[in-house]
Amino acid sequence: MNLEMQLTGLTVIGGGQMARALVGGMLESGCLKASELTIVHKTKSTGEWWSSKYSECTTTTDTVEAVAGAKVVMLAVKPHIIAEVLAVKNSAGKSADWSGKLIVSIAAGIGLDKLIDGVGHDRVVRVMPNTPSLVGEGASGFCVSGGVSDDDVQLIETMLNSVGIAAQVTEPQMNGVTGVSGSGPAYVFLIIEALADGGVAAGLPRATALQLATQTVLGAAKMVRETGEHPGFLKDNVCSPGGTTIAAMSVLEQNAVRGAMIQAVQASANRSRELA
Ligand SMILES: NC(=O)C1=CN([C@@H]2O[C@H](COP(=O)(O)OP(=O)(O)OC[C@H]3O[C@@H](n4cnc5c(N)ncnc54)[C@H](OP(=O)(O)O)[C@@H]3O)[C@@H](O)[C@H]2O)C=CC1
Ligand SMILES: O=C(O)[C@@H]1CCC=N1
Repeated sequence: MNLEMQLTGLTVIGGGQMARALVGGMLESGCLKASELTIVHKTKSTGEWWSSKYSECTTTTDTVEAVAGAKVVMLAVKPHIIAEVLAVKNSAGKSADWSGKLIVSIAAGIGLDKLIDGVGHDRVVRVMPNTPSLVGEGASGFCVSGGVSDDDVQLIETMLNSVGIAAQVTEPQMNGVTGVSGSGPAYVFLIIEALADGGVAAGLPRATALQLATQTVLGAAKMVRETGEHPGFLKDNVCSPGGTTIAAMSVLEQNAVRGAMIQAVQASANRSRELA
């Protein structure tokens, strides 16, 4: 990692699951040093989790001060908390000063317009990351508002590429990104769990079934990525005439697994629209 591309002065508001995956992955990749990171938490145990895992990071409950010291502020709270965070005041009644900061929100469904209203400027980016960022295999989409410079876009791409891949999209397309890759890891975890259950039903020990199921999903994904072949073509290669796989495919089609997946992506994208 080129140290010139290192991120300095990052404040993350919200230290939950997604922050742990995304920021944890950035720290692992070397894109961010823990000494450059401030985590704003609400609950004591969350602050303790960060300081015990990354001893050089700063943890605080003072959002106003943490924003003041930042170059980049990431909003990593639940969507319904965003308005409260943007309007935060400290005990002396002072509001957070968001001016001059690059604002990066990972909250599902919260539009650029709401973020711009809240921070009072348009140097604002929306990112939809996913939890495999923690292991360097994230897939993120992002969109930007008018005040975001080319350098800012480069910084965002450096951050996101350090934990996987990133695609710049239009704001309406963020709902589709949420449906496919933001929520997607949950669908795949469900498939791995179900594959393993099937293995147990067929008499395999649980640990063996889970190991085989996990490696099968990983291997199949890698084949699609590395061969560049259409997944339908790769599927056909597994299906021997009159064989075992085509018997299984018939059951999947009878149970409308393909349609269920399409509808699941649409449901997530629709929910993302609703959250706005
Ligand atoms: N989980 C996922 O796979 C993905 C999530 N997202 C988005 O990421 C965001 C966070 O989701 P996720 O990490 O799953 O949720 P979590 O509930 O795990 O984390 C949210 C965190 O927000 C913190 N928080 C709440 N209020 C405040 C406050 N006033 N100041 C500071 N921190 C506060 C909580 O802190 P504390 O623990 O200190 O109480 C909590 O840890 C959401 O907007 C979601 O849409 C996007 C893509 C994928
Ligand atoms: O379920 C959610 O709302 C968040 C956003 C995408 C993944 N998790």
